[in-house]
Amino acid sequence: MSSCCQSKVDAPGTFQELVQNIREIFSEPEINVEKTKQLMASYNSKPEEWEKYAMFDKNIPYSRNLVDEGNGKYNLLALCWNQGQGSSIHSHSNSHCFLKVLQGSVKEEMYDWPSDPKLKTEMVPRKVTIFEKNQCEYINDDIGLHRVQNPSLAEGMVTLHLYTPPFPTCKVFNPDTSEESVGKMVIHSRFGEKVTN
Ligand SMILES: N[C@@H](CS(=O)O)C(=O)O
Ligand SMILES: [Fe+2]
Repeated sequence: MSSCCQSKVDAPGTFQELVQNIREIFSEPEINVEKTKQLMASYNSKPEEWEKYAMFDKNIPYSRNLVDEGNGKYNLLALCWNQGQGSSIHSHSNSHCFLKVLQGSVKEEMYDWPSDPKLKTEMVPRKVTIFEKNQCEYINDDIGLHRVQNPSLAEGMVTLHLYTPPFPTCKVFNPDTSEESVGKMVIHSRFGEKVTN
C-alpha cells in the first residue's frame, strides 16, 4: 500500500486498548493534536467495552465520569447526556479538549469570545456542526467557545473527552447577555465508582 493513504496510527481493538494507547501518546513530551485526534477517531465504539463508566443521572443534564488520569497529565472522561440536554456556552481554561462520540450524534455550537461583555449582547453561534458516532472533534480557547448538546429526544448520548492539562473550573457564558461566570468541573464517578458529593 502506498504511504499516502496509510493511517499514521493503528486503530485500537478495544476501549481499554484506546485508553492504553492514549497513555503511550502522552508519555511523549510534545502534545500531538492530529495524532491524538486520529487515534481517538480510529476506535470503533462498542458500548459493552465502556458501559461501566457510563453512569447516566436523570437529575442533571449530563454526568462526568472519570476514566483515566493519565499520570496527572490529562483527564479522560465519559460524559453521559440525557435526551435533549446540553452544556452551557463555555471555555476550556487554556487546555486542549478532544471530544470523541461514543454513542449518538453530537450537536456542537461554536461561538466567538464576546468582544466586550459590558455591552451585554446576545451570543450567536458562528458555526453549528453535527458529529456522528466515532468522530473526534478538537477545541481550545484560541479556536473559540462552544456548547454541546444531545439533539436526540429518544436516546442518551455518550462522549469521551480528553482535557490536557486537567482543569478544575472554566468560564461559562450567559447566551442572552454574554455575561461570564465560573463553572466547576464536577466529577460524578471515578473509574466506574460513583462519587458521593
Ligand atoms: N467541556 C464540557 C463538556 S462539553 O460541552 O464539551 C465539560 O467537560 O463538562
Ligand atoms: Fe467543552
